[in-house]
Amino acid sequence: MSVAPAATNLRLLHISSSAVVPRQCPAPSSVQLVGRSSNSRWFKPPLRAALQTSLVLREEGESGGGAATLRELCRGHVPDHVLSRAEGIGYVMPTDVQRQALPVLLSGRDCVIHAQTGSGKTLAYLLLVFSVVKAQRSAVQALIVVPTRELGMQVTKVARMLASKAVDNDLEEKSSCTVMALLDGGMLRRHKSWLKAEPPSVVVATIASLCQMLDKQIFKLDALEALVIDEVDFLFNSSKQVSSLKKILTSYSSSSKRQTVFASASIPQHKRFVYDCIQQKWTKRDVVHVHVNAIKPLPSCLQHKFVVCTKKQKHVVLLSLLHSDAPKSAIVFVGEQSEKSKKAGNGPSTVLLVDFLKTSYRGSSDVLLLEEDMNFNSRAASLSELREGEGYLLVATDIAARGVDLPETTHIYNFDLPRTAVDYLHRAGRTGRKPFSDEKCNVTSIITLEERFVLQRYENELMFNCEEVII
Ligand SMILES: Nc1ncnc2c1ncn2[C@@H]1O[C@H](COP(=O)(O)OP(=O)(O)OP(=O)(O)O)[C@@H](O)[C@H]1O
Repeated sequence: MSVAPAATNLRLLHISSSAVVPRQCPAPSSVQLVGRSSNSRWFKPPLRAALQTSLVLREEGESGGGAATLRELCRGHVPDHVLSRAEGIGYVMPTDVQRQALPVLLSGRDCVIHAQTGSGKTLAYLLLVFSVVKAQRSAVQALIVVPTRELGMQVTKVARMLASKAVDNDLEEKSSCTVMALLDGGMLRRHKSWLKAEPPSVVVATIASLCQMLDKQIFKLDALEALVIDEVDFLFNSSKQVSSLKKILTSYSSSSKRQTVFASASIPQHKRFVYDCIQQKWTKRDVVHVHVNAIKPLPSCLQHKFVVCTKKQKHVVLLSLLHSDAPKSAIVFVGEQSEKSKKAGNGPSTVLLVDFLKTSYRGSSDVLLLEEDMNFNSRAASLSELREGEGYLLVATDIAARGVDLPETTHIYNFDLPRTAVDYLHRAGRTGRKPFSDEKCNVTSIITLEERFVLQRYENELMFNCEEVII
């Protein structure tokens, strides 16, 4: 099957035994069939067989970009009022991942959406969700699973914005989809009565709260049309959540009766992951792995720097960087407090750093804190202050590193180096979140001499270069 020459350098690396590109949807304008993957010989027969039933759509290099608008991509699938709401928010042209993933998603295929941070994966799967749910059906038809309450609140807000209808009569009001946030720390009692009385069309949930409801059969997933697992690698990596996640994928609902979508900016050993999806029946056999910018896991607008100093000098070095950069909005990531420091009776390093900045930092931004140890209301208050305020200086642990969307953030500071390259990718990805902007954004790590080789390892793994800053 040959298709238009690639406007994008998109290469189809594995061909499915059933069809090269989902029949029900026009091939993405830039799909270029290159035949069976040359690297399938790397895999032992069972893995090779499994992979050959899946599709990998991969965009290598800058895309020429099709001219189709989001409305044109979604026509006939997504309700008109949802597309009008999206255009009203400013979502007119699709980002690369939306241009590549939507034809696959809207064809009904299971999909692994693998694309850079800040590239618009959320809108891609929400448009799929609104293409399958029917407001008139009184049942949960779409479930979006997220790792944190903060990300859940953010996804719910966008979903409700897209779902809301311009009400010109009562009938209209009743027919718009309802979206429920079932998140850790929420009032589950209130949710129970809501779920029983009039089940919402869409549920956005964290795993613990969701399983609490499913175990008690407060609601079921029999009518599920779409299951989305956002930040999928994080959830599979979490020892506390992975068994519940697998129950959701295989016992509370079946991949044969629903469309399954996984999304993340990082899917380590993604070929192995797709193989496991098929073998474990988390998805159907013809799952499509949409991998955008496979060669550049980090957004190209990011500029990476580092400063070498001793641990004792870190606070002063950060202050000096803040005064010289004068960031409008910045996030300072701090590592978790060590057990040794806790045993020594020291206060949390986050709180100590906030106190230091409040007394020493001369910038205009408020200094705010976001970390796991805070109660949910304080965490929500911090986030809403961030979104309303002019500029901000947020001190946070890695709870703010996954999915949280603060597009005005221009500077990221690693006060403590992240533990893994994946953590580096997600922390850095809290900036550079304006898909069509060329604005350069900064990621600066404050490291000791002994940590230089660790940062070098991250540079090699994520293919970026870090420039030393001499203070
Ligand atoms: N088509 C679009 N046009 C303009 N802006 C968009 C479009 N799609 C998404 N955005 C904006 O891009 C930003 C990033 O989107 P989103 O949070 O979905 O990224 P993501 O890929 O999920 O990132 P992460 O991997 O960090 O979760 C958001 O501020 C969103 O409003």
